[in-house]
Amino acid sequence: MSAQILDGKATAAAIKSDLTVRVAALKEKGVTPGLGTVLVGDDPASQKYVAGKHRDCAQVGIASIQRELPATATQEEIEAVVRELNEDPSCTGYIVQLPLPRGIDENRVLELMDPAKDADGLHPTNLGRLVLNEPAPLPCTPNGVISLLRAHGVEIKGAEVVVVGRGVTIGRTMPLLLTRRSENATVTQCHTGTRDLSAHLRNADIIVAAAGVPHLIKPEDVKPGAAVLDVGVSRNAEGKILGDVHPDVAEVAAWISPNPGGVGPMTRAQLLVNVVEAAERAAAAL
Ligand SMILES: Nc1nc2c(c(=O)[nH]1)N[C@@H](CN(C=O)c1ccc(C(=O)N[C@@H](CCC(=O)O)C(=O)O)cc1)CN2
Repeated sequence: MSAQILDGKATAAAIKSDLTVRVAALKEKGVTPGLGTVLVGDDPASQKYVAGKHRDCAQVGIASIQRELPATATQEEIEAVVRELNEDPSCTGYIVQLPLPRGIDENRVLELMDPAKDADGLHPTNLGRLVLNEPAPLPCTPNGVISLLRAHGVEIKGAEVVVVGRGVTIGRTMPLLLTRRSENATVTQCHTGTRDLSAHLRNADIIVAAAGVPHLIKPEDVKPGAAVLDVGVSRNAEGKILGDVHPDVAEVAAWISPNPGGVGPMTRAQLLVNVVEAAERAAAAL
């Protein structure tokens, strides 16, 4: 058996095609959505992700606002850019690309953002709204995982889902999205303190692997017929991506997301969804 592909590139392309129509409608009403990005330092992966976000913006007609600071930027300098984007009327929503350089208090930067312009759904107010089941921009990677499963008809309702990892961009919020009534999954969150990871994995209908440990998930850990989403990104000496999922898992799973080409493009597409939804709210208030 070889798993079917959860094709993030194709699914993201379909989402972007829908957004192109919505952006055109907004422009007719005199509203041009604008995505801002704050990139600090010269991490090649972060540079690539931010460049991808602006390429996507160009494709759907969203304006791009790019702010770049050197790796030596101080907390105050970064916060000044955040304040500037909070005030900039051309910026509908923005993100601060994570991680920030060592020594910078990431939480303080995120808390300074205007929650109404938080395109990542990572501001404490928006995370609180998510917990309270109130409308909020949803964190992009977890929302991308759910869209990818839905687009391929993978049953989430009632599924036993194991999320591996507890980082802020996915692990922390993935269970919150999966346990909403609209998804109704049962979730087990595993992390470095989990005693017997394999035992949990073998019971899972869906595995979301976001540990950042190359090839952590082995074929013998996976229940035949499971859906496996590879979100982890490590790189070898040549810069090639190594996911959290061993390639041989494809022989056991029914569904697998490639990496690259799976959850990454979905993360970017969901970011644009958050920006367009914020612009639609603004247009409705005109
Ligand atoms: N502010 C944020 N920072 C980070 C987030 C986030 O959601 N918000 N998530 C990750 C990185 N990330 C988004 O910024 C991201 C990761 C991967 C991709 C992507 O398109 N990947 C491509 C491969 C690109 C490559 O070759 O390296 C793919 O999977 O096909 C986009 C965005 C951490 N930071």
